[in-house]
Amino acid sequence: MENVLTIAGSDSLAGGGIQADLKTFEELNVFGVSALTSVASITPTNLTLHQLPTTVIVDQLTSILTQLPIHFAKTGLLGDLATLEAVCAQLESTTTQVVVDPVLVFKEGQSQLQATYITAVKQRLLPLGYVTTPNLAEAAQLSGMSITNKTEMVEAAKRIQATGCPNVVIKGGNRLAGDVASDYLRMGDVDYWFESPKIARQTTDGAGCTFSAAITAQLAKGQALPEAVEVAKRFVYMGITHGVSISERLGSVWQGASRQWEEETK
Ligand SMILES: Nc1ncnc2c1ncn2[C@@H]1O[C@H](COP(=O)(O)OP(=O)(O)O)[C@@H](O)[C@H]1O
Ligand SMILES: Cc1ncc(COP(=O)(O)O)c(N)n1
Repeated sequence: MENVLTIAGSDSLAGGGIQADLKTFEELNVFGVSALTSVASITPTNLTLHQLPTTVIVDQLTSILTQLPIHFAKTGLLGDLATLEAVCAQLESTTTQVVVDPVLVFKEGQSQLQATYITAVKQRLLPLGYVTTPNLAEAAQLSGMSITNKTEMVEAAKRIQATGCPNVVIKGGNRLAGDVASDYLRMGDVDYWFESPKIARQTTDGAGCTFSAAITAQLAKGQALPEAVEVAKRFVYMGITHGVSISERLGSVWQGASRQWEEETK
């Protein structure tokens, strides 16, 4: 079985973050290991981040990278510039293929990431990525343009590729207007679109984390990127459809939904 690493934060409500990643890895039959960067507490009005000291993050990465073969990793919430730089320094000394989920814009609340952090994502983290998976708002920040339609998604992906990450998936998700949740993969200079109906549920905490974790798991098992994105899209669709409601506004993706559905339809 492949070992797959997630470098991410903890989500107290467990829809997203390291919890989403590890649950997704388990469901998709890879062995998940983790380096925790920060602890996020989500309330109806706020999102608070408690950052772990950089030394603690580096210790976890050293423990993992010196003892296990890690061919694929994903990065999620890194939380601050010092963490981003320390994580990049560790990854730069490996041949690990990295799925970069930039985690700049949360639907769960505001984070306080500074412009210097976004610059570092572009200059240091994205060049290490095999693929990056920004949501629409993150893609706008990384490309420096507003994105309101599919033509702009294509242009933004090209600009993000120019940072050095060869493959880009922009998640239109709920943010792109219309009835369809459209995600766009630009792989080299080839375009792929992945579409599903929009689900009218609030159970989307963790949708992005789950999506990128599923891509990572599928890549680790040897699947090509377009097929991995297709599997991830289906996996997250089931997870939102059967997600766990918390309040009128908030709810978590349930990563066990695909398994349950497959068992029921056997
Ligand atoms: N309401 C929805 N209906 C169907 N799919 C959705 C919905 N919201 C998000 N998705 C899908 O979930 C995945 C994560 O997208 P998104 O929620 O935009 O990311 P993030 O969590 O990073 O903001 C994408 O595949 C997107 O299309
Ligand atoms: C620790 C942490 N990291 C990231 C997210 C974003 O989740 P998503 O964008 O998938 O809803 C989250 N809710 N918690």
